[in-house]
Amino acid sequence: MKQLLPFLKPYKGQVILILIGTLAGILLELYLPTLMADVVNNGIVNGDIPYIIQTGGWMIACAVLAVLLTVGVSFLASRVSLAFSRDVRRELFVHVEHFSLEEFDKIGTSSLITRSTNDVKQVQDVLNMILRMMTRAPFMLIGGIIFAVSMDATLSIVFFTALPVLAGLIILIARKAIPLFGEMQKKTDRLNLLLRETLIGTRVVRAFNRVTFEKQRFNKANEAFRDTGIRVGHILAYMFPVMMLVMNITMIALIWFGAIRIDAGALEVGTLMAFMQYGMMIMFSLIMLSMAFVMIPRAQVSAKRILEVLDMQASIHDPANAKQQTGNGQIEFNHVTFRYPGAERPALDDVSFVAKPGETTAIIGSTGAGKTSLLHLIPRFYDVENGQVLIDGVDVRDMAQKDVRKNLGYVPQKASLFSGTIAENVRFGNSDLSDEAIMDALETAQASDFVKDKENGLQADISQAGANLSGGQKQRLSIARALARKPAIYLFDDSFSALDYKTDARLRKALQETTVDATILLVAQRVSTVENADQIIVLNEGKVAGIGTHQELLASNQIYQEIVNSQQSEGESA
Ligand SMILES: Nc1ncnc2c1ncn2[C@@H]1O[C@H](COP(=O)(O)OP(=O)(O)OP(=O)(O)O)[C@@H](O)[C@H]1O
Repeated sequence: MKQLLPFLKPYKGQVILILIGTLAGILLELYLPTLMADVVNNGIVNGDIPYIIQTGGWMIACAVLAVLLTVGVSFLASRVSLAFSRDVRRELFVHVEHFSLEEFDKIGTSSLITRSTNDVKQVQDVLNMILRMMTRAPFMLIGGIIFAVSMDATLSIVFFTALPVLAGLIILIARKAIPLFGEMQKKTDRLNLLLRETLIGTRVVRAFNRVTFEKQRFNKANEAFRDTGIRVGHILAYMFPVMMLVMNITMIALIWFGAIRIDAGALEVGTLMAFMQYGMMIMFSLIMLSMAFVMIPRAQVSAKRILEVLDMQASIHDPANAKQQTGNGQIEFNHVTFRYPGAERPALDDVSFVAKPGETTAIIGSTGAGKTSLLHLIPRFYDVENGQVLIDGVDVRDMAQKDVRKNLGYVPQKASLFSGTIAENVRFGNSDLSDEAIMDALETAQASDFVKDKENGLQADISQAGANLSGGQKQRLSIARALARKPAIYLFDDSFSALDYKTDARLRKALQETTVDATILLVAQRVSTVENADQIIVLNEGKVAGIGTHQELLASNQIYQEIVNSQQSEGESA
């Protein structure tokens, strides 16, 4: 947790105020039993009413001030802990935004969500508790001991006997509970993962009648979470009564030995009453500290998970002296080999080709051939293992990622839309883009008709992830978003797969007319989508199996022939 302390730096002033407020409040609280002893010993015993009223008045004033200070401290503590958690969440978000896909793969999206929400909340709660209560406990413990010992050193032996017993209990409980906290957070991750998968895939789950199966899978994870929660709860449930037992036994011992000392004339009644109050304070401060022993390790588990993310350095960096690309967007793969972390076989093996501006380069191959992986190397979602990816002769690793990406119009395999209006989705942060430019892009993407049909046209709402659109509509909006940027390079990752043949053909024709000078890289499964490309790259198990035009490959490339034949027979049988 210590490493998260820099996040408290902006609130140093408020933390100091909290400490001062706590200390002042504790001093007032510690003074109360002494005043009470005076009221009993000097006022009640002597029947001195004015003394009782005067000292009682002081007691009321001290108590009111102590309450006001406690309220102020609680208010400030909540403010500081909420501001702290907001800052940590913001830092996590910004940090994760710089991750390459490799880091996303490593931690997992669900775990990243849990870490940014649930884990941050755990740390926030403990910080709030530390600021409100834990700062009180040491002051109260030390102050209580000083006041008690100064009142009656002999009777204080009772506390010092109880302290090791309490300390032993705290250590025992902490040792049992701490391992369970890590388990709880892992199980929260699992719950989030299942929820996410099932909710996103709800249509598939229903269509395959997997509702019962998914229910059972979720119940299992839910119950595992509950069981660990109950185990933690059991341990904590024992803690408080056991502590209270030790505390009450100590109180009985105090009354017992105190009475003996009063009988012997060594102690006054008021002093014993005050002593017992100090005893309560000492015990309560120990209980508070024991809660810290339990809560802090729990937050430590969460802090560790947060720091794991914050300490994880993105494997892809901008170079110190970034170069600028100056040409028209020619892409060259020069003996590129790429492997996913931990994979035995490279996803791309010695791939070389040149994609020229003004030309369409299509990539075709069976599933898993490496087509998407190839496209992902251009925006530097991943970096090559060997070889080079060059844009206008400049290695993408020598350019700032922002500069590489500003030249690209990327359309992913699975259209990714955001909640907002159609215009916002096409504009996507580019506020200079006029409505006319958006309509032009939609026109080329063959999306203008369905947008015009919408009641609010460009201002029609898109629900989360585009749930209120068809697959083809989502794809076309995703294409329009790329077109609206008017980039030098287009990367289409199987982006026409959800379109019918007619729309696919119309779209490619419109693209040809509007993207005349651009470099187009187009991944596709359908031969009809690629056959008019200037060059077609046939990928097979990560290797280039052939490059040429449709006619050339048809004449000489066996794998291409097989793909064409398989699609023809599919067409015939359909
Ligand atoms: N994030 C990843 N981590 C590890 N391996 C991956 C990852 N993504 C893809 N792969 C593997 O890399 C290989 C190439 O995958 P890729 O997605 O590039 O194929 P593809 O040709 O685009 O397939 P498809 O046509 O089905 O989309 C496959 O063997 C796949 O299992």
